[in-house]
Amino acid sequence: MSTLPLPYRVGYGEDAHRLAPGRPLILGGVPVPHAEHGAVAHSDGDAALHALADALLSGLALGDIGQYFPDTAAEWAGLDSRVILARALDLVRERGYVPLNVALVVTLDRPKLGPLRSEIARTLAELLGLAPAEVGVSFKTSEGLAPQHVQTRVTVLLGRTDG
Ligand SMILES: Nc1ccn([C@@H]2O[C@H](COP(=O)(O)O)[C@@H](O)[C@H]2O)c(=O)n1
Ligand SMILES: C[C@@]1(CO)OP(=O)(O)OP(=O)(O)OC[C@H]1O
Repeated sequence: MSTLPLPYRVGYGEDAHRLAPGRPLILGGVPVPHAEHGAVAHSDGDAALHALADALLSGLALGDIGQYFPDTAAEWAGLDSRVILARALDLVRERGYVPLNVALVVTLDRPKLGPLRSEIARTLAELLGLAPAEVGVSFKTSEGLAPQHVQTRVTVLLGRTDG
């Protein structure tokens, strides 16, 4: 078994939230306008940022966001999920890695997110220090199987900064 650090590491994360009326719907740091429902969550419920932060952590076997931001802690109620992503990114950078590219899939029946694709990719790229071309953003419906549900799945490739 090699003792050298791997030049590349793959991370994967996913997150799901129930949707209910009267809640904001925020995905990838972008508020979705005119959504008739939003995420029920302890934080702001951004399933895209939660999955992305978990993907970063998993690539280096650093656990998951619930360990750093327990949903039982009153201090994290209503938390802006960009804070969660920034913490995960710091932990990855401290270990000598940076994200190189990201692929993200949001499953949501309504509303249509296509018009927000560029804004979400641009926002995620900014938060990660990447070019928008390194951030793939896909949308899927559940074909009516989970209309009150938002789910995001993310893969990330990490590379060593000294590699
Ligand atoms: N909330 C969503 C979900 C899907 N889209 C786009 O619709 C197309 C078809 O999706 P299927 O799940 O039926 O394959 C696809 O091009 C998605 O990008 C969307 O914009 N918003
Ligand atoms: C973000 C945290 C903490 O506020 O809570 P939620 O917003 O409920 O989100 P979830 O993706 O279920 O898990 C991580 C939690 O620890």
